[in-house]
Amino acid sequence: MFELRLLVPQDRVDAVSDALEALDALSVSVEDADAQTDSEQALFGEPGMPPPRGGWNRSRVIALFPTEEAAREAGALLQAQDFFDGCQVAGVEDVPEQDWVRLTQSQFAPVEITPQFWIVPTWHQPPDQARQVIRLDPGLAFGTGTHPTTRMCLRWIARQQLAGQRVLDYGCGSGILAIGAAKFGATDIDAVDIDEAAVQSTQANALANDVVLHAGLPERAQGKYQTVLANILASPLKVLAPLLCAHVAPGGSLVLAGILERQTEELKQAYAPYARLDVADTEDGWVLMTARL
Ligand SMILES: C[S@@+](CC[C@H](N)C(=O)[O-])C[C@H]1O[C@@H](n2cnc3c(N)ncnc32)[C@H](O)[C@@H]1O
Repeated sequence: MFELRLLVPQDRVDAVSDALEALDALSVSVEDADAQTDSEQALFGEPGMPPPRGGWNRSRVIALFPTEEAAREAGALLQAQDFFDGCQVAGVEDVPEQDWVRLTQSQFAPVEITPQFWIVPTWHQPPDQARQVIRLDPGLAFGTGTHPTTRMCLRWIARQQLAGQRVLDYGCGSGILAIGAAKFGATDIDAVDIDEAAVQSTQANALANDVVLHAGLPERAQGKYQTVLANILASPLKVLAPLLCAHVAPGGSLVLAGILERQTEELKQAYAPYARLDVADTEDGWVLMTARL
């Protein structure tokens, strides 16, 4: 396989991608050409605010072709088109043959949350000491158990008595926290996300784990819950403060993650009108903050 790599300004990405597909590219992918540099710009805004940008300033468009000749020919044909003005062919590269399935699988080993509680991909056997297991394969939605924010939430869940509780997982991603809550006894669980792919992923993962929960878009969250979990990021968590706190039943718990250590004070202040947040756990520069309402 050979990759044709192009640099394309924002307003040409659709035209160039369509042309590559018409030229029989096996796949076309688009990345931020300025990622990890000072010019990187966010595409998504805060909830309720307009998005800051419709696309990246410069995209790296990568098209896969079965032969080097086909990749070079596609590059030459594109350069002759009017819409290619301002675009650039960055090169053609050989893509070595790989067993992608095996490679991906080798990167995801079982993750220990506590000595008895593990996240285990379906291609692994659970370790002997595991008493609670979430079976989860990496997919489109965030939450495989490898990120410190997810792990801290799961460790918190493993320390609770959730039997019979109504639980809300706000920003559910793969559904890993909602499934964890079910494994530790919660019986009425809503898992919501703004991303439809996350909702679908949560439903599929719940089924695979034999867990009953209700997944949906954020409007599905209704009423009060004994436990509200939200592993998002500091900025959306600040905007969501009144909404999340309003969902916590009197005496219930609010559990927030996605917060860097240096953001602890600003989160405390944002939640001060509704709840008193404390740091309950830390890992790799991230903190878990909890409050009892
Ligand atoms: C860091 S992931 C967490 C996934 C999972 N709960 C975990 O702990 O691993 C954050 C998730 O929150 C979702 N999200 C971001 N902003 C949101 C909002 N305002 N309302 C609901 N979900 C949101 C994202 O789509 C993403 O799936």
